[in-house]
Amino acid sequence: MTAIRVTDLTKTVGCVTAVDGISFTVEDGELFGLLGPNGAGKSTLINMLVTLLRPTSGTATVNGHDIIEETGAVRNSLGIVFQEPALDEELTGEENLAFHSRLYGQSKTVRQQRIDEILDLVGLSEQRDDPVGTYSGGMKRRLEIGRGLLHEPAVLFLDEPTVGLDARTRRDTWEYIQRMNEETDVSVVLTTHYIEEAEQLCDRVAIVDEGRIVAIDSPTALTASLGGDVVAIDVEGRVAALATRLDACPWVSRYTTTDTGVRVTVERGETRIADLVRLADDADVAITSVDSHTPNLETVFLSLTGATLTEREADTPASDGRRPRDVPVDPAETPARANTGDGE
Ligand SMILES: Nc1ncnc2c1ncn2[C@@H]1O[C@H](COP(=O)(O)OP(=O)(O)OP(=O)(O)O)[C@@H](O)[C@H]1O
Repeated sequence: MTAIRVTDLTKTVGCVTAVDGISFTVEDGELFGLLGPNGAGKSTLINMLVTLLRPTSGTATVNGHDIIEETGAVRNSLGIVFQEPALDEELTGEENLAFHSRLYGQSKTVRQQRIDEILDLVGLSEQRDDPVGTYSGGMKRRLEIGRGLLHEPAVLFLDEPTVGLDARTRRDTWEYIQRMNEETDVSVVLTTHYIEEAEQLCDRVAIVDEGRIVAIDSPTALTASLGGDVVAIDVEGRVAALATRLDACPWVSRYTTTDTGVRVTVERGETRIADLVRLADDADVAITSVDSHTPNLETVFLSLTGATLTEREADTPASDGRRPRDVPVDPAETPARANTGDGE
């Protein structure tokens, strides 16, 4: 079954089109990623899917329920972990979960059983009686992810699940997310601006830029679509002379010129370096450096948008100049958060 179906969803805020006619589906049990720079529209999209924001136009269903007509059923079908932590630091891990369980009206027996299962799943059984204030950043994130699963939702939304965590804790958290996805069959939709997170975790990735999906596929298929490795060659002037030679090469998938040289896409780049050096020699062009690398999702993003994720983040302030996270959402459009899994 299809866990999420999004059709032409659009959200305009003032004169900014934060989400611009987005369509995609997420299948049951899939780990689906929305990858894009800050300000791409990922949070706005998720906020519409969890019924916190009303779309300007378009439709979507979560677990078969319409996000506009059946908000209650949608909220009961999902769990959500927001970017900003929302745990009570004075309560213990178990008490935080128990509080959330009561919000969902779970019976005492179910509550105890689910809390035990969840603490085991996120590796916090031994720390269940410790105040959350004593937990590390990674433990808090895991507890939040567990809390989002407490009521056994069909879909779990994770908005930038590892932002603010150090590299090692980030990797640990990926393992827990993967394990949780495998062991519970829950469909997961996560937003991220970390390339490696999308590559390591997601079955499929939608690359989002300026409110639109520019590509959608498995990480492997997305990188394969570029047609091979990228060999970057810097030269002393005469870039055009080298480009002329590349034009005549049947084994070059494509190339682009830069101020200092060329970026050549070829299959199995390492094996073609000698050929490329020979080509430059023949054209009497002096090489200053050669670098071959296998493309990743950053390369895909670059080839689709003409900028890296980091460059995009540097030039996407809010309409009034503030970063997206600082922009308050109109409270009139923000219904109560009960039953969305954000708990307290
Ligand atoms: N309430 C609002 N008022 C004005 N502009 C908004 C509002 N909400 C979102 N935007 C704009 O819509 C665009 C998308 O923002 P959004 O927060 O969805 O991006 P994002 O990809 O989730 O980034 P982040 O991870 O930083 O939240 C941004 O350019 C932002 O300026």
